[in-house]
Amino acid sequence: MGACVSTAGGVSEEEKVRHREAERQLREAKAKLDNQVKVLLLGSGDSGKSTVLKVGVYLRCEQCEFYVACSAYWMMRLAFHICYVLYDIHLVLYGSCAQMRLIHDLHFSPQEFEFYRQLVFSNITHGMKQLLEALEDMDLQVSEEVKPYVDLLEDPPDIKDGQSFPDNYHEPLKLLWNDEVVQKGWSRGNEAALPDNLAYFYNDLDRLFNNNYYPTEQDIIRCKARTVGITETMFKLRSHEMLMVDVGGQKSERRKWIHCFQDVTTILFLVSLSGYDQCLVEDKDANQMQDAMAIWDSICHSQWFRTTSIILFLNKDDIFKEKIMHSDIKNTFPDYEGEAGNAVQGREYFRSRFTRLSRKSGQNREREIYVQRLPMLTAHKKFYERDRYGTSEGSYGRS
Ligand SMILES: Nc1nc2c(ncn2[C@@H]2O[C@H](COP(=O)(O)OP(=O)(O)OP(=O)(O)O)[C@@H](O)[C@H]2O)c(=O)[nH]1
Ligand SMILES: [Mg+2]
Repeated sequence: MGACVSTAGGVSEEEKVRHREAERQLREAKAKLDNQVKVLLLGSGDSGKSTVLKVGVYLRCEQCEFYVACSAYWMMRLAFHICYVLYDIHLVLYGSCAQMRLIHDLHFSPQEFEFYRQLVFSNITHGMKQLLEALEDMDLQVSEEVKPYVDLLEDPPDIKDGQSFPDNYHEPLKLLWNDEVVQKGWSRGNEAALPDNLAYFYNDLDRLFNNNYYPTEQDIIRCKARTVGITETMFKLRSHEMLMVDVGGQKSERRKWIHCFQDVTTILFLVSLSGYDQCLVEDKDANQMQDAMAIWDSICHSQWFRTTSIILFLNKDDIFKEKIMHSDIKNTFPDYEGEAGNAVQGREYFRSRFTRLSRKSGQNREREIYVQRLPMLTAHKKFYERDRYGTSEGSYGRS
């Protein structure tokens, strides 16, 4: 049993595997000694990874509906504690990036504000273009009165530094948005993965077209720029360095992920709760939630992350709560047995689907599942304290 068969040329496969494992353990031990922390943000496209990095998250306690805002820096510290104090634990967090009430100033530079101002214009014009294209797939046609404006969106201009939004776009965009057929298409946005931020920006179009428009922090949070490649952000915690790594989540980006799998302390895995009835931007035939589950499954059981702690963050809770009032989870997840329109039962259903995947049978070791008592985050002392989470199927335990 377990005899190593050396090949004529030297080292056997089994020895190589053992050697790689020993190397990995050494690396991990070294990283722990050095107190280096590397947090990797993973998840499907549009799940909110870059938004976490930009502003942090707004977390909700399941028990008391208490909300707490948590900056990216605090997410990082939380990840740090989970790795070193609660090593190897999955933690499920609920909340929203966009609901984040900013308790701290975000400290964006004037250049960053200018960058986001230009991005807002790009988001509203390209978002409308996407919406109009989606109408064609839905066999809908814009009303005759607004048809002449459609061409404006063929090739919308980029805004230059200091330049106001072009006036000739203001009324046409407003009329297009308010068009009955466009609104009908928007209400079926889940079929085309339309950007979540469109209603937010279009409901406030006059403010954006004001010549003195300066993006608010909420505008910045709502902006969308798809991540291409890998971005690294370094935080300093006293003398320690903490690295947060953000990747692009769309399918074409995923082959790059492996380049940042080494020496990961904690994975922060983002799932868009509102994606349960939505397709992917890059694949109209795929369901966002199913896609997230498939990635989650492979990450949880990947050899790279056998000893990595993982936080599951069920994001976009604000959109989820609104959406389930008119879109039953059962339509896309037929085994859902909760009430239609019940957000607590809906969240619990998805939480249990993800936790079940993470402890698939046949694994050497099961991971424990905990739900964070969020108010402890604010109470600083022992903020890593946690609840043992039990379900009707029984509690999870280490094996
Ligand atoms: N309403 C709402 N919008 C959110 C929330 N989190 C993120 N968003 C929005 O969702 C959009 C996508 O967010 P990103 O952070 O760019 O998503 P991502 O996961 O980085 O996407 P990729 O870079 O393509 O992988 C942005 O417009 C965000 O403002 C949330 O909790 N609620
Ligand atoms: Mg991103």
